[in-house]
Amino acid sequence: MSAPQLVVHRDKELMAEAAAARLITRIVDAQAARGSASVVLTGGRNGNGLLAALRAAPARDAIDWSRLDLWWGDERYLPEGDPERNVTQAREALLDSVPLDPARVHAMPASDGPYGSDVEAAAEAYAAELAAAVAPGDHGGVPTFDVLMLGVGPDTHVASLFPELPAVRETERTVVGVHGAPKPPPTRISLTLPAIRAAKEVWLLAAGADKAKAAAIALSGAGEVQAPAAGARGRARTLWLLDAAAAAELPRSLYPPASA
Ligand SMILES: O=C1O[C@H](COP(=O)(O)O)[C@@H](O)[C@H](O)[C@H]1O
Repeated sequence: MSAPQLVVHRDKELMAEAAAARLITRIVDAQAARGSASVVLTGGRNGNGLLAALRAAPARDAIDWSRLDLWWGDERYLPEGDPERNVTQAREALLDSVPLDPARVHAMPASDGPYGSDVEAAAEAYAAELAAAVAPGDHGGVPTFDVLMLGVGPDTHVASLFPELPAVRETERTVVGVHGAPKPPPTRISLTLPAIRAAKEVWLLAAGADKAKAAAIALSGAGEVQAPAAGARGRARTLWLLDAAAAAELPRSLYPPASA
């Protein structure tokens, strides 16, 4: 697993634009090397900000959208089309504006789908969909994700792995149902830390003053059960993309503020 690297941008708009440019490059490079690319999307303000910036970037046309697999790190277990679902927000921010292959858009199940209120069955189904995409050389029961993005919550949660809840302790399964999440809605589906750690690159997005404590805690040696963001690492790269407000409480050894 790779050690975290930090990139701090002036503000959240610039962070979203720079991250979108970085993502375009990663996708184009992967498509040139292997013919396709695989990206895991995150929900939340920073993830959606990145997708909106990608939609506005003229260089988005460098991506062959038909050869891109999209997966999700987590989903709020709500009916299809609910405005709070991560996939609904992603469609609005970007996905409805680009020529994706619908068969390669791997949304997590909805609560009005075939699994009804059985979120465990829904999580198992998503794990099976991931397993079916595994190719020789992939790791841990999931396909090789070129980039897996995670918004960092103010409480250090990533995906729907919240501090101290059972999902963050999972060591075997790649996808789990989450019950009793402290952030609504309480019922969710999430990739687990082992699935996250199978990605080549893990990018943690943190912009805004409300993320400053979370970033400082996760980057100061906290344990992953208490601070799930601390456990999110990529095999080749772990990249924290922050704005100055989210970086404001980092230890000076990691990021000395300009005024210090
Ligand atoms: O509920 C969720 O929250 C996190 C963080 O969201 P933010 O708005 O505080 O940036 C997000 O990463 C996750 O995907 C989502 O389901």
